[in-house]
Amino acid sequence: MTQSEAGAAGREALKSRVLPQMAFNKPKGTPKPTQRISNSQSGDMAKARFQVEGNAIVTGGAGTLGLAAARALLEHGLAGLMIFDRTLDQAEAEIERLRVEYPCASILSKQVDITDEIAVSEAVVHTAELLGSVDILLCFAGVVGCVHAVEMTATEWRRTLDINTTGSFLCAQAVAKQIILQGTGGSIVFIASISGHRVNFPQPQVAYNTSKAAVLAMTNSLAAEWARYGIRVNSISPGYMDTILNEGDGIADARAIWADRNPMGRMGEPNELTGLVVLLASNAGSYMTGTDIICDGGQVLL
Ligand SMILES: NC(=O)c1ccc[n+]([C@@H]2O[C@H](COP(=O)([O-])OP(=O)(O)OC[C@H]3O[C@@H](n4cnc5c(N)ncnc54)[C@H](O)[C@@H]3O)[C@@H](O)[C@H]2O)c1
Ligand SMILES: OC[C@@H](O)C(O)[C@H](O)CO
Repeated sequence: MTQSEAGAAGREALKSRVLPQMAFNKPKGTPKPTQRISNSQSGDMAKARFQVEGNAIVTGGAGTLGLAAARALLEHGLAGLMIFDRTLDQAEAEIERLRVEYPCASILSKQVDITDEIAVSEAVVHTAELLGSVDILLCFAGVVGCVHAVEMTATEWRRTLDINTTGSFLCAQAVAKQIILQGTGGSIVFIASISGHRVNFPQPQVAYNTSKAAVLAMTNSLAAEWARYGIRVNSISPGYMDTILNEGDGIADARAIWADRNPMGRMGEPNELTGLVVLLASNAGSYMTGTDIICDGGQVLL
């Protein structure tokens, strides 16, 4: 079969995946979590609340924050992991290390550009076939660019919104379709930013800030639309984290300014987001949807 025939066959298969009738009346109520915890019960029950069940897709999983989050899900019991990233090369060694550390989990990776609607759709279906289900989506894939607004080209503007906002939407849409077909419910976590809440200083990045503010609005909208399917949709807004994203041209001076304007006096470490990821992906977050959690050492305060 040629590549284009395979693509056409894939598209036909996707079309035949008929979703249940979409009804826009008020839902009757989503299922409550199966277990309740009383104070008298042991710590094991509390631990069980933070157990991560099922399989997850992590976009941008070859990047610093995505990889740290993927590892945290595995630490908390994730059965299957699929990493989507447009470039996997630099992360191959880390992904192999995860396979050694978590031999009971299925750990897969796939080169996917999240702005490609068909590729995303097919990759999600393929992941469900390989792992048995898709239950969790973490949308870490993203880009940042520091460009003065008056110098911004339409191409640069569109690229940032295309990846950070539209790409995140396409992944969420494809995963939601899969979860609705499964009838299992699930959890979607977007990565917004403090840049979606306030203007950054000193770097000019209007496209990035706009793309992340849109992610916050998307979180609310999808949470309201998909609660009836048991799909929770939340976001995390990191402040300045010490990753390669913040090592681009002209950023060195900015890093010192960010730390100086931070009440805790420093940037965040990648692992300092992972507790939130586990909270939102596990049953511990079972009554949380449409929420954004800021994790920034108090940056937004100053
Ligand atoms: N680092 C920070 O300070 C910070 C703060 C707030 C929000 N965030 C957000 O967190 C996320 C992860 O950031 P990071 O610091 O780990 O950066 P990173 O550059 O290490 O990771 C981003 C990953 O996204 C991937 N990616 C980019 N475009 C893609 C596309 N079209 N398709 C598939 N994959 C694509 C990259 O290849 C990379 O692996 C981003 O969305 C970023 O905006 C980061
Ligand atoms: O606001 C913090 C981040 O979104 C991001 O790392 C920064 O704005 C990049 O310049």
